[in-house]
Amino acid sequence: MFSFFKKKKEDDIQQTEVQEENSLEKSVLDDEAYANPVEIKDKEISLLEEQKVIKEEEKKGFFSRALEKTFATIKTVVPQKQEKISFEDIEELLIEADVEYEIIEKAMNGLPEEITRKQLRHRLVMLFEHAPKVDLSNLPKPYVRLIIGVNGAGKTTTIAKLANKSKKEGKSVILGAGDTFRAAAIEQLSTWANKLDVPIIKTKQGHDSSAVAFDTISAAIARNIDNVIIDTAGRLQTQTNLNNELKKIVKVCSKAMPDAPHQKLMILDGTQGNAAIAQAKAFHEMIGIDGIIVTKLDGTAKGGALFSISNQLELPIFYVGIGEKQDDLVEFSPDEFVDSLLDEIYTPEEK
Ligand SMILES: Nc1nc2c(ncn2[C@@H]2O[C@H](COP(=O)(O)OP(=O)(O)OP(=O)(O)O)[C@@H](O)[C@H]2O)c(=O)[nH]1
Repeated sequence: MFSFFKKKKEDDIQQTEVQEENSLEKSVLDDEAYANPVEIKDKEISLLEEQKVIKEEEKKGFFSRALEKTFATIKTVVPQKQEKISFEDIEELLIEADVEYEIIEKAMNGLPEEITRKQLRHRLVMLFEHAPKVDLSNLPKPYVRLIIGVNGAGKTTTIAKLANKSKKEGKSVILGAGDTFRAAAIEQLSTWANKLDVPIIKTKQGHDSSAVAFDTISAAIARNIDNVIIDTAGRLQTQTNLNNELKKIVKVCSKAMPDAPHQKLMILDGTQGNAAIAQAKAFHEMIGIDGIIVTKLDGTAKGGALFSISNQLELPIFYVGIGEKQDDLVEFSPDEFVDSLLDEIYTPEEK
């Protein structure tokens, strides 16, 4: 008897659930009669996916354009796209692209005589793996970047490109002309600031560069500015002077704002290939670098050096410079970089 009631109650509950489901279905159907939200949602998703694919293709296009010279060199080794490529050919083309031999050995250790795209892709992407991942969400305000590198590496141009990127993302930005060693460096950065219509803090040549850094951060805090980008000297009378100056700037930044500078970015001239690594190591030892931007990738056949740079320094490459204009800065992605390279030598089926 008791179990009968229990059964009846269960049946009732099931019945109610079915009714509720039906009414839910009905209300969805009713809504569809008006606007068909399911279809609209599907359309929105497919549009977003389409935009994502276009963006990825665009980026891949940028890499391909920037790496034209590197690819031309690679193609002298593998002129026809293939499904599998011999060990020797891969080794040779990586040498031609200026990948250091030690890195090539590391990447290719244990690979078979004939290598598929998938096998090589995995190994090449791995070369970037140990660079620490940087979380760019919830950035402090202002977000302070210190730009470091030798003269001529492309520091000033890259600062302008970063400022331009900030503006395009709707973020306010202020520049600090911290390379007070050379009058030309201050002038050049001011010219860019004018062109981009962004504020700049500067002083006279020979004045204290850490004071510029302090004033720039203080101005950003006072004006509620999102991003601070501070230039530094690439060369002083002696290496010791440079070392002391950079250390002082870092210390003074943290006095203006605790935890600043949030990023110490090393600018490396891509046309120098592997030679840039020694330079970066010297700066890394001085103040510790958080990431790298490789410039002038468009003008070099040494694009393969990106593998060695990231792997040897164990640092992430954030961006690459692919030209002299303010928009010629591309966010670096190991996957896209490796895919652009492999697209040149492998037939597409083997992805
Ligand atoms: N092709 C190409 N040229 C670049 C790129 N980045 C910078 N340059 C050029 O490289 C030269 C040096 O760049 P700067 O930005 O002046 O370099 P810097 O490190 O500030 O050097 P100094 O001004 O000497 O301190 C300039 O002629 C730039 O236009 C790039 O990504 N591609």
